[in-house]
Amino acid sequence: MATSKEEQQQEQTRVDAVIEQIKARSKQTDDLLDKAHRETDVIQKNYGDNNSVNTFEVDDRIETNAELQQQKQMVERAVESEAILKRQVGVLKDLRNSPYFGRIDIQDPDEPDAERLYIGTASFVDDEQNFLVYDWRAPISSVYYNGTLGDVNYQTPAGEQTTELLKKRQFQIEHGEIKNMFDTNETVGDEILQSVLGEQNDAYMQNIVATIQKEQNDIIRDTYSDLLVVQGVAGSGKTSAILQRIAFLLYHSRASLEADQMVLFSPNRLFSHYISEVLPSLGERNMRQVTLAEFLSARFQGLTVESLFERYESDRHDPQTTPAIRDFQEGADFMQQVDHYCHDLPAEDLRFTNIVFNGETFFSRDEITAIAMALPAAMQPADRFLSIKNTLIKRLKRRIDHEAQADWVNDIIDQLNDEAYHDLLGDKRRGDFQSLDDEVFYIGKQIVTKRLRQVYDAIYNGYFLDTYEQYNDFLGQVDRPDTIEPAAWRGRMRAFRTGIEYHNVALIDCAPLLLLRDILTGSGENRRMQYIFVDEMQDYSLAQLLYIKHAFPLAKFTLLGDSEQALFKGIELPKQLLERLRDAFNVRRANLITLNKSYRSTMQITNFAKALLPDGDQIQAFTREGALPKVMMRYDDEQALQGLLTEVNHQLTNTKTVAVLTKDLATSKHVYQYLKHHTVATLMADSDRTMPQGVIVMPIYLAKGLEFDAVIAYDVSATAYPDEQSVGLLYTIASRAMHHLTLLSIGDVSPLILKLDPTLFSIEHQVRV
Ligand SMILES: Nc1ncnc2c1ncn2[C@@H]1O[C@H](COP(=O)(O)OP(=O)(O)OP(=O)(O)O)[C@@H](O)[C@H]1O
Repeated sequence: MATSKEEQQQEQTRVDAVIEQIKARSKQTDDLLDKAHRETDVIQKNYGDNNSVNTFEVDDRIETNAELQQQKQMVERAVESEAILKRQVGVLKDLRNSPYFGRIDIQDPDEPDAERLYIGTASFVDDEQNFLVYDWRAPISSVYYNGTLGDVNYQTPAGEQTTELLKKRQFQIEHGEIKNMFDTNETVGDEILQSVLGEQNDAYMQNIVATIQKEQNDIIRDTYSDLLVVQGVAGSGKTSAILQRIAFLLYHSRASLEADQMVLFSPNRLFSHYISEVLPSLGERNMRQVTLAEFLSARFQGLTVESLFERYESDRHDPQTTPAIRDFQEGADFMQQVDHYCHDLPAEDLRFTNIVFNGETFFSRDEITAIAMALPAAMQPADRFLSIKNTLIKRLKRRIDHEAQADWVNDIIDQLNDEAYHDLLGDKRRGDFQSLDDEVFYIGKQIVTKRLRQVYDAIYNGYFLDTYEQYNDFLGQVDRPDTIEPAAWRGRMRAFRTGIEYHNVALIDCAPLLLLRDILTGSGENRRMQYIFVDEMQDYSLAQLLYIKHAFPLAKFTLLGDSEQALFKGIELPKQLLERLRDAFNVRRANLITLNKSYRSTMQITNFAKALLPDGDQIQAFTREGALPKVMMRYDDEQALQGLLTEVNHQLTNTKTVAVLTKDLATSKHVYQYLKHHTVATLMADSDRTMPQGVIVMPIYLAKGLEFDAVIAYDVSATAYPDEQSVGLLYTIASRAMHHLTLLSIGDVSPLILKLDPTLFSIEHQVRV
């Protein structure tokens, strides 16, 4: 509902007054920051000077160490306080531009007067401790997002509260001026949302704090569930909601939660960059981000891990596994079998390997097996492994003691100069020893220990267990479903072994192999992480999700995805998925939230995209008008490329970025080869972290989670998208477009488009001569 001029004037007067106070606070904070910066400089300089003191004299060195530790902590504290002030300066700068976006008038049951509260990206309290602006994450602010006028409830740390919501007002304030202002009964009225969405562009994702919708708010403020699953259609704000959720959780658990105790699994590196500004714009630090490929590679040092994209590309020409094998190996049962195998494995079946030093066996496999077999059979695998390690380290120490008196060691000691001798003494002083013999023995041990470091590391890192051999043994005895032919399984096992010989591991083996290694060696768990978020979860196998759960045993999980955008496998209903996950994750508090409204694209684009889906009816388009998607028909490759260039140039007159999306890398390369001779274009690669403006070409899997002003789908012919199998691909491409969508077909258009209601798109035919 529009508001009167007079009301607008009154609100503007308040905006001006608040901004004045913010400006005064900004000035004070700037001064504090300057001061803090000077202090950090001094401390850092001091630290630098001390750090380079001559540490030759042993006694000096010990003292210097303690002093340096203290100074290092001082530097860290100074840097941290400066960082906090810097963040405050940033927050105040944003508030100066737009101090708030909402107002609620509430009447508490036991208060005589109604209260008027303003809500913004951060709190602002005046010198008399009056809240001029409430943080959007404060308990009372949830009324703004959730409630319609009348009695409303909201959660506080002290329990549920009730109040009466009398008025809800939205503002769009820019550069201190109220641009728009509405009273509304809805969550956030369409007027403001339309204006925000119409202006969006694709360089960086924006925060949505001013226009969060009710269902999105449920995701953001859920502090109850151990497993929160969000099934949301393309463009429904899943990613936006996770980022807001992270900001909310950081606020909610400020005392016990740090940004680096949350990990977001993102679909690709471009995406990581694209969303990198959202949390800083809310005054928060970014969480950790990792792609699945990065996560797995870090755990398989020395092996090349197949990426999802590589598998997708190779599957198109030469599938490495049958669907039955894939279903089996990627499921929960397979992971459970790994678990049982590890827990039931008798010591004599552990696949140990010799620890070799200088080409000779230092500890033999038989010796290690004998150690394992002497342990109680009922021991947990991780305890058993630790015991073996400890025994080996004890034996290593004994050998060091023995070796310390060998002639070769004495020869080295005789030739040591003073400096080297002092270095070997380390923290000890000469007077610490009872006799010179003791001192020489000590030095000898130091020399041998250094020499045998490799052996120690091998024991410490558990290299004496050949986990690949062990996994191969597991594969050999696993209980397989009848759908898998014995010959196919033998082929699979052979492929695993050959891969390892060449230092490669297939994606399908990663999760079970890591689980096996972790259980048998008691490693791999990170108990510090409190929250894990997985975006585009439809691209993860259940086995992978279970491994992630195993790796972060104390974390709460938020999994977000869209089963319709499954590029790499079939579609599954959200309810079924939740049940499967709940069982597999073994959690009590699981929650499913479904988002059906799509905000990214114009109504015309969303209507086109949803019609591609067999069950797209549930998707609601947001009413933002634009042109109909255009299908361009061309009849040979050359004409198609020329048509593409014309369209690219046409789109560039409207927008800054045009994305040419293809189904695979080969087509992207082909298109790029042509375009680069006629315009400035960039071919995006898996390793890219940033995206230039202009024309960008990429296969759809690299565009996951991203959005573009204009999208041109290159070659939507019947050859490229022949049947229902390709629906996910085509839908994902179409739903990347915010404002303009063009689909170019070489020859007959895909039956998936042909069957659509012709009013959903326009058609441009090539004139045939
Ligand atoms: N409440 C909102 N207010 C303003 N903009 C919104 C809102 N919700 C979503 N959007 C916008 O809609 C677009 C799509 O959001 P987002 O990328 O979070 O969706 P998604 O569900 O993760 O999409 P996909 O699955 O297709 O990758 C973004 O531009 C986002 O800023």
